[in-house]
Amino acid sequence: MALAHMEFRAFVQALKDDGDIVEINEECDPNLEVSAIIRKVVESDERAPLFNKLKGQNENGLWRILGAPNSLRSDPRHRYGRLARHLNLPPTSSMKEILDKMVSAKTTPPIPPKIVETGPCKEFRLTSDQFDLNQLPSPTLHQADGGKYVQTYGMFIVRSPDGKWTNWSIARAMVHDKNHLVGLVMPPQHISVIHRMWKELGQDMPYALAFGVPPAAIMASSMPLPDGLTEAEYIGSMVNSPLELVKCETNELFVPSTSEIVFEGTCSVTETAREGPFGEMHGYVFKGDSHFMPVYTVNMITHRKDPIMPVCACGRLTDETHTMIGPLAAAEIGYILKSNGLPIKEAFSPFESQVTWVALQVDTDKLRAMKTNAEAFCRQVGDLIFKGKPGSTIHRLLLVGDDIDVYDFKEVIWAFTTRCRPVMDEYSYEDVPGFPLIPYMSHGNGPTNKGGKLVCDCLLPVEYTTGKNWEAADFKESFPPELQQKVLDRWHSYGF
Ligand SMILES: Cc1cc2c3c(c1C)C(C)(C)C[C@@H](CCc1ccccc1)N3c1c(nc(O)[nH]c1=O)N2C[C@H](O)[C@H](O)[C@H](O)COP(=O)(O)O
Ligand SMILES: [K+]
Repeated sequence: MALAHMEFRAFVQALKDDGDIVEINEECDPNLEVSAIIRKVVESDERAPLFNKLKGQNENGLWRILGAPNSLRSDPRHRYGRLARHLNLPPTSSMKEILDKMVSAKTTPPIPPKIVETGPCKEFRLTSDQFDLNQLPSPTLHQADGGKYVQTYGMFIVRSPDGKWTNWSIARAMVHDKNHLVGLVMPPQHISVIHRMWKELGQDMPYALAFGVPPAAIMASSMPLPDGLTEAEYIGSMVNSPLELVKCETNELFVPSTSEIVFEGTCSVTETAREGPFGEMHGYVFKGDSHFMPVYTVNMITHRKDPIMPVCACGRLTDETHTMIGPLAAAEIGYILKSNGLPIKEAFSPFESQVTWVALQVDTDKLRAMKTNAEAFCRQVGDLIFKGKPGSTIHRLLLVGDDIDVYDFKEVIWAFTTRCRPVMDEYSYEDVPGFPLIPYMSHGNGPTNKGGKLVCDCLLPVEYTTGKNWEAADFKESFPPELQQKVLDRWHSYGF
């Protein structure tokens, strides 16, 4: 068996070995029942549900469902265990270790994938007359959704017409009819950039949609890596071994050979259909809120025996849209700021901000050496991030000092509420792209896809000049170290 980060089925086995899976063998209904169970799981950081028996499963087991593939574990010592298993890291890994791993391949040479003749994803082939996406267990995830969102944790594979750039990404898609999907294709996402290249050529865009891909691949698919970068070779470098890809049956694209399920086809550059509404990552479904989006034709399905379809039943905290989209964008944002010479040490997107914020820990010694001022520094950070793609889903950047652990929201919100004077210490950005999926944008008072962003300076003025001139009124900072140690040593004998 391959390693968990390199093959989805090995990943599921690793979760089983961790005691992190509940196998449900009684038949469940993909119409809401499956998603209700997943929702209850992710709202309580429960073990991931593996649905082995679903209404609509065909004679070769197409398909089972793994819910909550990358959500949180309730044991704080293994909080991010499922994310760690995606990257071959110990389940006790911190979010910092996980995100550092995701940016590690920025400084190592790419390792191109290896093309293999065939693989487990080719065990069964169904031509378009042999399947009906409405009969297969495509799940309805929220009762107000506009359709069955079969695609929430699969990987879209699309390639620029000149063949130079192959992009891997997660983008949602719902069943349109027996052989068609309709999916969200929105700027500035790379799938939208490449779709527009094909549109300019007047040719439909070939695509593959691979479900149950190597977990390391799905992590990179959810990360806003630079334009033109081919995820396959970035991931190869990150895991230090070539990914094995096999050619699609009906187009020139390549998919991970161990994928559980592969849809192949073309995405129309002319035909659109209503897409949505969908219970989205910020926790809302607005009834009847649908938009016209491109139609994907599914020409063929290939799959393994008894394949597993991973499903993200997204919405309120805490699911894959929170554990992945925000933190992975933060990792890219932190890397961009550091590589532009700014004194940033850590970057994280707090779940409690519904991953609309990124907190940036500033190295204030280096900041003071810059002899800069708050306005200049905040504008430097905001201009670099809010005018670029990686910051597109983020509406607040919080600058905090060395004493604040950005991975701990209690720390972040303490700095924000006590060191950032509302309005005066906030620098607004109205003339930059906004994230139209946030409710105050899509259903708010202003333009839906422009502005509404802030850089919040949570550094006190002294941190720019002479440095921290306070002590925190807490156990850690307001008592001599030897007294702290004495209290800790005697804690139980006191009677606690
Ligand atoms: C982990 C995850 C990620 C996404 C999405 C999902 C999950 C589970 C859902 C459950 C499918 C929900 C939805 C969230 C909506 C969203 C849109 C745009 C940006 C972020 C989120 N979704 C994306 C969606 N992006 C869309 O364009 N389109 C989508 O539908 N993402 C985020 C997306 O994968 C990341 O932004 C990647 O950086 C995209 O890769 P790229 O930078 O273009 O090479
Ligand atoms: K990506």
